[in-house]
Amino acid sequence: MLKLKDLEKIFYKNTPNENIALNKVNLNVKKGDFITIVGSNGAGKSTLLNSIAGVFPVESGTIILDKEDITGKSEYRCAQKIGRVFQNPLAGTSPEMTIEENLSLAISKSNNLSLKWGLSKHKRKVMKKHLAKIDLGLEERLTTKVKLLSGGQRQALTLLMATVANPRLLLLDEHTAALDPATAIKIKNLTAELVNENNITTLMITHNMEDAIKMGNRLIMMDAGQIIYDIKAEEKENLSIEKLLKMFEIKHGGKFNNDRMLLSV
Ligand SMILES: Nc1ncnc2c1ncn2[C@@H]1O[C@H](COP(=O)(O)OP(=O)(O)OP(=O)(O)O)[C@@H](O)[C@H]1O
Repeated sequence: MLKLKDLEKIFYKNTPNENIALNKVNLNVKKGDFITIVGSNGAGKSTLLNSIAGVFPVESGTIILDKEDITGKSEYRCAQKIGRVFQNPLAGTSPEMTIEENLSLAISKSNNLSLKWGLSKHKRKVMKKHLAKIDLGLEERLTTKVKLLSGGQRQALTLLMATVANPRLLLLDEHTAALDPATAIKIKNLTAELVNENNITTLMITHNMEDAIKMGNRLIMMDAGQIIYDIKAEEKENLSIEKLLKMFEIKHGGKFNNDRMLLSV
């Protein structure tokens, strides 16, 4: 359902600071795949997700989503098909808008409806049902401004907004990294629930090796702008952090250099 062919992203091209962030990346993602992405610092993980989401144009290669060539499409156009959650809990919601306005916007985005739809009685009921799923009592606070929520509550709402829109693809970029440990666990569980329930094809960058192994059905490891391992199903189930680090050393010829990942082991 998602096909990346020879994807290349170069920052500062033709300057002394030229930096090949994606070096002819190829990836075939099947519908319903939940892929965790790990890699050393500067390996190109965020660049990969940003390229797919249309944040910036790529130098060459193609991005096909559900048979549609989305290479070079704007971030705005891509956002109609792709849900995203970032590390910063403040990034995915509008602080001055209420919970119901934020959620309503997300739902209308997927259905091409106007914002008004969300304000009818029936629609409020639908939104309450969605909010009840995240189990934070937000269904009773529909008219609360989002800026009054905690980081964890906001991230849960962002995740719900990204999945309720029925995206063809969900991109998660270290979306629990800025939360306290207990809240991070809640959001991870919620992620697994929402993704499984809706069978959403998902790419998730994480700095937590244990999560990368436990979550999803496939794991890719990146290094120097390339995918150096693509580990599926059974092989993934038998992985350990030690094994994964060893595998990295074999391909890379040196120790894994992602401090945050190693600290969170
Ligand atoms: N917007 C940008 N402008 C210029 N250079 C960039 C930009 N985004 C990323 N880079 C560079 O591209 C390379 C890959 O960065 P990227 O953020 O994709 O790595 P990453 O694997 O996500 O790393 P980390 O785990 O440290 O977040 C790095 O050398 C980075 O400095």
